[in-house]
Amino acid sequence: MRQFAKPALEMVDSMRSAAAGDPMRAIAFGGAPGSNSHQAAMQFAPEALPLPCFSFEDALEAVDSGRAGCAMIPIENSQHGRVADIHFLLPESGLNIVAEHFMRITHALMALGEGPFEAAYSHPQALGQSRQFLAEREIVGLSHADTAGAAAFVAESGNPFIAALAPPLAADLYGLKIIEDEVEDAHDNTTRFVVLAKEPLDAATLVGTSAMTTFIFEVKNIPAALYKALGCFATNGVNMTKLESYQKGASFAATQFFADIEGVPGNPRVDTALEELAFQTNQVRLLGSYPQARKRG
Ligand SMILES: O=C(O)C(=O)Cc1ccccc1
Repeated sequence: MRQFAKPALEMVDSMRSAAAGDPMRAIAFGGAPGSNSHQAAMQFAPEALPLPCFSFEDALEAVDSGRAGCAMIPIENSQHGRVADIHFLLPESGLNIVAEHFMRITHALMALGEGPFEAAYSHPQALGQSRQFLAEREIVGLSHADTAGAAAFVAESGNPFIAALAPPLAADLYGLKIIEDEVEDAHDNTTRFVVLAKEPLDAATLVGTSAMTTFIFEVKNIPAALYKALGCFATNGVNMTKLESYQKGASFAATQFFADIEGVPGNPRVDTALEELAFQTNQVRLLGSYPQARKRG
């Protein structure tokens, strides 16, 4: 099994055994203690029991298998865009989005030595969000499963010439020195997370409130397929706040889209738009309706 570096293991084990004692109170996240997802989970649900998992996939599996009541998963970043693979993992998990959470993200360069450093380890999102910083210092970015796990790995290595990019808290947790703080390239760097659970929220309870619905759809392989799909929302006055495309399989002809709209089923305009979308596309699948954590537009 993929495992965290030794300096993280004691904390991971004690969090895992606390979560095992009350799984429905547990919130799973991908990363070692101190990772951004851990901090987002604690901001969102301060009373919950954090359950560290090696990857996002493992965190989703923890919910599916009943080891956690929900999972906190990063989905997109203001600067670096989509979080890799999440848009496949979410639909495949069969879980439902029940909340969203926005968190300002800051990265620190941390190490055992003082530098210069030949490489910095981190999650690809953190490396992408600090691209200019690394380039200016000629530090090679090397990808790791998560930010805090990278800090634990650097601590375990004993190598003073490598560093990690991780939340400042990770330096305390794993005994590293902060070499430089706030190294992200944009100082409004923000990540949107979603919370996933086995049971969906009842959309009817969200009608008339500021709420979002997330869904995927697959367009027909015909001219103007996307135009017609989007027309369903345009003609019904439904605001789409996100749209991303994905290829499904190797034919490069079956395109899937991942979308967010303002509004929920039960709202007549949303119902009509989704009915029309089902007619215009090969497949529509709702991933959840949930309260809006931040006003759009
Ligand atoms: O590795 C982490 O800390 C994560 O939680 C993933 C991540 C990385 C960078 C920004 C937001 C989330």
